[in-house]
This record gives sequence, C-alpha cells and structure tokens, in this order.
Amino acid sequence: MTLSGLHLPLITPFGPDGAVDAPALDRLARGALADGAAGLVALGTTGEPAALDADERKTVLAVIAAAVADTPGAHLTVGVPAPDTRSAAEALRALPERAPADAALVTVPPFTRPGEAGALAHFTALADASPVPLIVYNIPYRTGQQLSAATLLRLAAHPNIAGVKQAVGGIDADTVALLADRPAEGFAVLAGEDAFAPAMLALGADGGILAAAHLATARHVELITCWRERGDLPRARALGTALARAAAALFAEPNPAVTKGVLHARGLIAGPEVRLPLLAARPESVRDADNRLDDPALR
Ligand SMILES: O=C(O)C1=N[C@H](C(=O)O)C[C@H](O)C1
Repeated sequence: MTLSGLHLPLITPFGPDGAVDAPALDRLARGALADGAAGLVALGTTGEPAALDADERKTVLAVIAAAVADTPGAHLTVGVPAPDTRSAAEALRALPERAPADAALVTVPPFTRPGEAGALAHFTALADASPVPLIVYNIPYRTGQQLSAATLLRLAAHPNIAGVKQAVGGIDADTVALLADRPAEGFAVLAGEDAFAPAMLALGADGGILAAAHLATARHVELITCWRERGDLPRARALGTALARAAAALFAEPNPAVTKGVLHARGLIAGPEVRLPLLAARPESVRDADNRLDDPALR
C-alpha cells in the first residue's frame, strides 16, 4: 500500500482565554475528513507544537485521533520532534502509548546540519527503532540540511519508511528525479509545499500534506482526484493555478498565521491568534488570501 490523497496538518486553534480550543479543533478535523481528506496530521509544523505544553499536545493528539478513529479508512500521522536522533527514537518508541498513529512525520535534526550521510544514518536508525512507519519530512529551509534524490531513494528502500513529504521551496532537479525514480509500490511522494503541490501532482506525486487545505478542502481533494483518478486535465489546471495562488497568499507570512486569520474571518475559529514567536497576520494579508480563495474555480 502506498499512502495517497490529501492529509491535513491541523492548526491548533486557541480560545478567547488563550487555551487550546478543543471543540474548534474537533470541528476542523471532522470537517476535513467529511470533505474527503484521506488523513490528518497532528502536531505538524502548522500545529505550533513547540509552543504547546505537554498537556496541550496530549489534548490536540486526543481530539485528532478521535476524529480519525470515527472515520473508517482515515489515516493518522503524528509529527515527532527530532532535536537529535536518540530523543527522536525514544519519542517514536513511546508513540503507540500516546496515539494509534499510522505514521510519524520526522525531520532531520534542525540546526545540526549533519550532512547527507548523517541524515541517512539518522533516518535509518529511526526507521529501525520505530514501531510505526516514518514519513521523511524533507524541508531544508527549516532544517538547514538538503536531502538529494539519491539519499531519499536509498531511504525509500527501507521497509519502515512509507514516504517523503517534499517541501523544498520549489520543483528542483532532485524533486523531478525523485518522482521519476521512486519505487513503484510502498513509498509515497507527498507534496509538502503548498504553492508547488499542483506542479508536483502533475509530475506524479501521490498526494500532499498541505496546510492550505484548511480552506477549500474539497477542492484540494478534487485536484488530487483529477490527476490520479479522473484524468481531467483542464479541471486539474484550473484548480491547480487557483489553489497555487491561494497557497502563496496563505503563506505570505509565517505559517499558520494567515490561515488562522482567514479561518477566523470566515467564522471557523474563535480568534486568529498564534503563539510567540509567531505574530498574527496583518489584515491585508488575510484579505488577500480570502480574495484568492474566492476564485470562481474554487467555488
Ligand atoms: O505542518 C505541516 O506538516 C506543514 N508545514 C509546512 C510548513 O509550515 O512549512 C507547510 C505544509 O503545508 C504543511
């Protein structure tokens, strides 16, 4: 089985008192699954996990896991922090006690810049230790470490590595090589960079982990279906350009500030707050994203 479809990395909504708004999170989670998302990602970057305390992370995980459990066939991915290999391995070993995760999303330890050989050894050690399959989160502009197609393809051969979330700031030569040369089965290439997701799908990506899909969720699902099942290229192109422009506007400020602003403006969460060091989005950024989402192709 290869992972596919839309996986939504959920924001963490905060209530007027600043606490995690569990009912709002529950509504977002269940709404996305009802709109056709194949799965949810708890405690991804978009969920501001570093700004949550242990109890809050527990609440977030419980709410999202319950929504997945109530939806037959839905998939739960959990973001696992990787400040270093040893503590990431410990967190992975403990994961089944925390949630019935189908996969764990893990990066290279940020700031360390271990080189490609070190990154390969890191993911191999984690995959050997983990009771759940890994999704390699390749995001060099956050971690400081590039992963070439050659390294990712070596990781793809590990039986406990289920895929990669490719978020490299564009469609580079490694992304093209990765999509061309990946194994036919058992390793998913998921778009992880919202503005380039339509282009990655056109090149054969299996799906995406896309924060922009908090908005126009059903249209994101439709885009994936157009490329993977329906072969409806005119519709895929119309949706793809509209969603890419909406994504660019949603990421005009550090994620998830604009997304929270638009969800708030649309009455879907109580407030647009993010926690420091993130700042709430400027009103003009929220308006711009909201307008982009009004594109006729997305109605
Ligand atoms: O939380 C995630 O997973 C995602 N994070 C990315 C980021 O914030 O850089 C964006 C992507 O849409 C999903």
